[in-house]
Amino acid sequence: MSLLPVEEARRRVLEGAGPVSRTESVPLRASRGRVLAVDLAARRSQPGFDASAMDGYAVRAADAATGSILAVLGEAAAGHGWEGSVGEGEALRIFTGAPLPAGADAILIQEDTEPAGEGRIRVTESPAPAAHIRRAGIDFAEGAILMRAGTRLTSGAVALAASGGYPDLQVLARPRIAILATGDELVLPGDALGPHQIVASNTFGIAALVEENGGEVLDCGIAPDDESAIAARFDEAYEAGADVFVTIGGASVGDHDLVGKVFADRGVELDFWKVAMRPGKPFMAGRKGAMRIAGLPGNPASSLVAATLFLAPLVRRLAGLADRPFTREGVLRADMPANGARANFVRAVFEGEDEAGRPRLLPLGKQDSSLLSVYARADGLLMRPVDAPAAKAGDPCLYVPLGLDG
Ligand SMILES: Nc1nc2c(c(=O)[nH]1)N[C@H]1C(S)=C(S)[C@@H](COP(=O)(O)OP(=O)(O)OC[C@H]3O[C@@H](n4cnc5c(N)ncnc54)[C@H](O)[C@@H]3O)O[C@H]1N2
Ligand code: MOO
Repeated sequence: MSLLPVEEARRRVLEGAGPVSRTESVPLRASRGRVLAVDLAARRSQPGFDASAMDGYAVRAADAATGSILAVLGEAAAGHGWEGSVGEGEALRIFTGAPLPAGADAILIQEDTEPAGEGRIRVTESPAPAAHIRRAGIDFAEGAILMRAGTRLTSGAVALAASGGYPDLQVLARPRIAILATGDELVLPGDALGPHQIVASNTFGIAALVEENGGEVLDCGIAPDDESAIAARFDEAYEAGADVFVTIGGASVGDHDLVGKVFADRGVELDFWKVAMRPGKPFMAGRKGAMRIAGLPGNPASSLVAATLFLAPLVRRLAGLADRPFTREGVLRADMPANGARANFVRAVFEGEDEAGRPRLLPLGKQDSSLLSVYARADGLLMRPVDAPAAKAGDPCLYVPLGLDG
């Protein structure tokens, strides 16, 4: 089977992938970063009454010419209105957020007054008509659509929902991503290692990536290199309604690489296997019914690179999150040799920026796909396209960010 170009593989993985149809209610405090499932109509108006925007006096503007003397009737503070009415030559002491009393039509700020004795004030600067009044509903009126379905809940959006009177919000459910590690050699971190065993580290990196991109992990654990064991976990994930079934390892051509065989046996429609990239070549994608399949290679860097390029954007789509640009612009910090027939995703660190603010990418020394110590240090994957000619330090390049806020 020929190797699929990376861009084509991404396009095919994302084809037809949209937000999951399940929704759930979450308390407002747990809603940050979630995606609204419904249009949100305000349950109240904000403010619910005409209010003062400043500390000062509620007055009738017509009576408050510079030099006028006004009799102060009483006081209104936020949360404590004043029931009477402001008449000719009268003022009410008022504080920011208090309701405007009847009769008054402007706020005279206290800086524009001076005491005139016996509970009276003198106006030193007359207020403009309707000065410093926040009208009822100026932020939003009851019934107004505050946010549309599909809005990602930022801190501002959470505050707006609170102000609109919502203690809970209906949001899209997180897509369920089942993750199965395969291999006789694998044990969980902290467990006793037999001879020739290693830790199943990939599961944890892939799970973190899934969660970073809005997914929920169904941990299917570790299956030995045994077709029926892998098939049993596949069936469990399918029956549990996983949106994506992710396998780690067993994706290559060895006698013990059984994932492809299990998929075929289980009626998975394989879309493609093997991408023209390094690391991560033996990535496979397909689907069975509504469940998508992502078969990641076992080598740690291969697994994480393939998941970053294909699984993360798929999870974002299913979660209703906006696509991220695949690559960003940087500049080379070192000369690079010509590249061959597979796009090369070189683990690199940032070393300063050029005048345009683009990061300078310095390739890390060792690029073997088993090296997590190198992968974890990398700020980005410097992309060397198929058949790219040699390049010089200072030349522009493209990279895939690896940081948490990338
Ligand atoms: N004759 C060929 N051999 C290989 C080819 C090839 O084209 N022809 N491709 C190589 C490439 S490229 C990769 S990448 C690997 C991928 O192989 P698999 O996906 O089958 O992975 P495994 O063989 O199961 O494991 C490879 C390596 O990774 C370790 N591993 C597996 N799972 C985990 C895990 N969950 N956490 C940490 N490490 C894991 C495993 O122990 C192996 O060392 O195939 C090449 N071979
Ligand atoms: O493509 Mo493999 O993923 O080079 O190590």
